[in-house]
Amino acid sequence: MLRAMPTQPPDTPTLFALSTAPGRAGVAVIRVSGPNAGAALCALTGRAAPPEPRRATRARFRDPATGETLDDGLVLWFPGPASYTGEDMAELHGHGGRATIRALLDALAVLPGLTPAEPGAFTRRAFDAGKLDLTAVEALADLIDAETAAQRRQALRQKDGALARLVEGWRERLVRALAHLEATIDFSDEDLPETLLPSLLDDVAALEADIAAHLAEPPRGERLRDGVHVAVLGPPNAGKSSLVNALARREAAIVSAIAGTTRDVVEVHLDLDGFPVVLADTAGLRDSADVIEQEGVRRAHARAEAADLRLLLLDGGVEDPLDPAVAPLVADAETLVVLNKTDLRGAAPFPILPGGRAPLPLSLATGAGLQALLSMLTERVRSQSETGAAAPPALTRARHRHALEETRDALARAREAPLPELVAEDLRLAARALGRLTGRVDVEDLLDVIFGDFCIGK
Ligand SMILES: Nc1nc2c(c(=O)[nH]1)N(C=O)[C@@H](CNc1ccc(C(=O)N[C@@H](CCC(=O)O)C(=O)O)cc1)CN2
Ligand SMILES: Nc1nc2c(ncn2[C@@H]2O[C@H](COP(=O)(O)OP(=O)(O)OP(=O)(O)O)[C@@H](O)[C@H]2O)c(=O)[nH]1
Ligand SMILES: [Mg+2]
Repeated sequence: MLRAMPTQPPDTPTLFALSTAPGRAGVAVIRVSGPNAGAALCALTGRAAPPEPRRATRARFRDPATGETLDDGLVLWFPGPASYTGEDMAELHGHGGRATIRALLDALAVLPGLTPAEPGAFTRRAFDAGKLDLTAVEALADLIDAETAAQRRQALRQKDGALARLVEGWRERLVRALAHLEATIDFSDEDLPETLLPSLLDDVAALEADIAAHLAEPPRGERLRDGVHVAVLGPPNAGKSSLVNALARREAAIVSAIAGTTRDVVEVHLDLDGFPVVLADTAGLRDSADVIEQEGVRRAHARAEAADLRLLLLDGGVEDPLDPAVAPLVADAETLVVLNKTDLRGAAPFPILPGGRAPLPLSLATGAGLQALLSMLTERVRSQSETGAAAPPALTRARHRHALEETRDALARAREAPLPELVAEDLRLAARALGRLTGRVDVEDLLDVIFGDFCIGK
């Protein structure tokens, strides 16, 4: 449910900006939004009135001051409120050359009431007009930033309101409970059913459980938005940098036969079957007298700690690859353990991992095992970030998580509160926290609706 469009003050500036990427391109789109958008369209095209709404119309753009032809293009007219921003909007589609874009923007800048738009200003107006809620605004930003197919799907789903509908559904349950409770408080002389408060607290408990269950899901949406962080760890010289380069298909990190080559964390970004990954190459884990290497090892441990997935690369070129420095990683059943340099191993047996597991064999020298490792890594990354199309929409930002945690905590307090008035206060806090998620903070509208059919005093 969206808010009614507020009436704008008469001196609201009309915004304009290049909406396509700056620089050379086939076509450039300039958007104009606000009360003078129609007048600006007419001034630049020499038309007496804007063309038919939402139909591309051929136009010759002229400098209104000199009459000089600036470009030959198309115009589109979106009269408010049925436009992206809810205001009158015009689009000028010109040729995407720097000089053309500059000429059109300069011509717009001198028109009365027109102001260059700040980043996000059109979407801000769309939000203020109630066209988009905050989760849709965030999704739009994610859609523009999406680099992989799975990111694009998640952003589009959120833009289309999947998360907003989930949150609104919770909020309506909450406001309904609150409305009933307020009725018991305000009309306590009237004969409301005795059972109202307990049944209401049951509803609150059910809502709290639903929100807690959603919070308990792994943070797949955030991982898909930010990329699954994979740390490549292991003893020096195991071939960690060689592996990172092989996966990145470029020489991102220095490789050498000298143990202790990598000191800093080197990050590369991968797209594994549509799922974004941030792969970190790290310093080989060992005790070292070299202070720079010590710092590298400290950073490697910090990465290991922060990563969503740890890949331990063992050196198959040494007799006992299970170095004590990597024992904690080996002990963790979640670590993906890989034995590299199998080409050097000859008949030496593979190390056995705890639980009888075997490491994945790999030779970066011959390429043997690289495909199998890539498939396994892709599956691990997918299982960490994929939400099925049928699953409830994922939370995609820490902000969503914090708002839901605040809601859950307020609901838990409400259930323990000793007086109906205090229960109501906690429910109001919970509703406000949920409202902040979508940007709807006022509850009065819904209270009115619900009170309207409550049949009190009859
Ligand atoms: N040229 C162009 N391409 C574009 C956009 C744009 O603004 N201009 N978009 C910009 O993001 C996206 C399309 N999104 C849009 C969303 C809403 C409306 C719009 O006019 N909405 C009216 C309803 C119009 C109707 O369907 O009758 C409304 O919401 O009231 C237009 C574009 C992607 N491509
Ligand atoms: N024979 C053989 N040599 C390999 C293989 N993989 C990597 N190497 C070599 O092993 C040496 C070390 O490789 P790096 O990738 O630099 O190893 P690293 O684990 O990053 O080492 P540090 O950064 O020092 O911790 C290089 O000379 C590589 O060419 C392999 O599968 N077989
Ligand atoms: Mg290295």
